[in-house]
Amino acid sequence: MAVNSIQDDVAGCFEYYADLAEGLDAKQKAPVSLPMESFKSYVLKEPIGVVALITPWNYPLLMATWKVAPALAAGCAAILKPSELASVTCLELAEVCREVGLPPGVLNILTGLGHEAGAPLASHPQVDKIAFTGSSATGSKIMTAAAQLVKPVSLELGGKSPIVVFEDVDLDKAAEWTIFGCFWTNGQICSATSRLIVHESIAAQFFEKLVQWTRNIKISDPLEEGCRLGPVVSGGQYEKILKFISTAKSEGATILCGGDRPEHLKKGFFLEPTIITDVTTSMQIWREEVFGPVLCVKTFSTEEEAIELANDTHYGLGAAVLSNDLERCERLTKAFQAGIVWINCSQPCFCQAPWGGNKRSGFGRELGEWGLDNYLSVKQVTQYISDEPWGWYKSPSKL
Ligand SMILES: NC(=O)c1ccc[n+]([C@@H]2O[C@H](COP(=O)([O-])OP(=O)(O)OC[C@H]3O[C@@H](n4cnc5c(N)ncnc54)[C@H](O)[C@@H]3O)[C@@H](O)[C@H]2O)c1
Ligand SMILES: NCCCC=O
Repeated sequence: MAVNSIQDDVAGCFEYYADLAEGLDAKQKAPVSLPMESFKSYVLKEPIGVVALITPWNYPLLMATWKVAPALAAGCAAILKPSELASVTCLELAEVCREVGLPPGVLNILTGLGHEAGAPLASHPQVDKIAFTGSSATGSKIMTAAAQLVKPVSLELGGKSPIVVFEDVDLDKAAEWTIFGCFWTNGQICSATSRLIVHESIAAQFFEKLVQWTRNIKISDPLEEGCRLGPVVSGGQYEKILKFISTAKSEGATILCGGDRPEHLKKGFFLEPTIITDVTTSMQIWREEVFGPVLCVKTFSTEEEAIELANDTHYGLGAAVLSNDLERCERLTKAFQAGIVWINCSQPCFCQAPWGGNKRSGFGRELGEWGLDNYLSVKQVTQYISDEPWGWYKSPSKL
């Protein structure tokens, strides 16, 4: 499927950073212009040292690659701590690195539970930097641990991203992007656009389209041809998502479609993609990250109201706007409090473009040149180039 090549391009990401690493030497000694002729100055970018890379269970290989490729390209030694729920692909990655001749000790994989393996790694005095991807709650703990040794951190955390749909869209195209933005890989994406904010004048028709598109999603064993939605990752996650849905119902929301186990799948952690309406901004379903196939919906009447609803979250990872009015899209792009904005789409991402969030979605950027900077420290070098003595202690001083 074409989508895999824009999303899961592990090899492409390694190639991209290998190319950037080649250019790194040329970029060394980047001159700094100074206001005094007797000095010249330049900047050296150097590997930050030993880096701890702590990653989540979703997209386990891709999330590891987003850190391992730039860290190695920058010249760091890395310790990768994958999620205890999804370690095997990362062990395979290490095997591939060994096969292609990476020297022993440059990439190390540390498997184990968060509190047993991740926490000691984060607070280890010989770790010079922590690059973390995971939940905001764990991110906060990592930051606390790093603060004890004044260690730099970059944090890629959760989200509750909005998708704003205006009245001038093609309803089918918009419906497809809306359900893809939330249900793709079961909503187990940090940037899932899981809050739909739709113009009230098209809401009724748009809901019909969404339900039609959603009912056409093939839910099955992922190895089955045509599967577009598989099981969620674990029993714990399955129960957590069902609890979100039941809480939404008890708080007065309406389940427009889904909300349960698909009838044809009696076993496994399968859930119907779910759309929830009659949502208020104080409800849990509006405020908290589900990390499952659950879309919640609100309507708006003015652009200002749409922006206010979009930014009504502690998170700030992604945001999407669907409209044929590109000036309006630009206004929303500027107004969104988010690190990633999609216009007339949701979710595509490329390893050349920066990735990361604001607010409680974290800080720092992965991917692109920004991803390399995560693993480099900047050294200023200033040289005295005049033949004259410095002359500070001579009177009158030249300064
Ligand atoms: N912003 C992004 O790019 C991005 C990408 C993918 C996932 N995520 C987020 O990740 C979350 C889902 O992943 P998860 O459930 O694996 O997250 P999590 O926070 O539970 O775990 C992430 C990693 O941290 C480790 N860990 C747990 N406690 C720790 C501690 N005290 N010290 C050190 N390490 C510890 C875990 O073992 C795991 O390896 C969601 O919130 C999702 O939005 C964000
Ligand atoms: N497209 C990959 C997004 C990873 C976040 O969960």
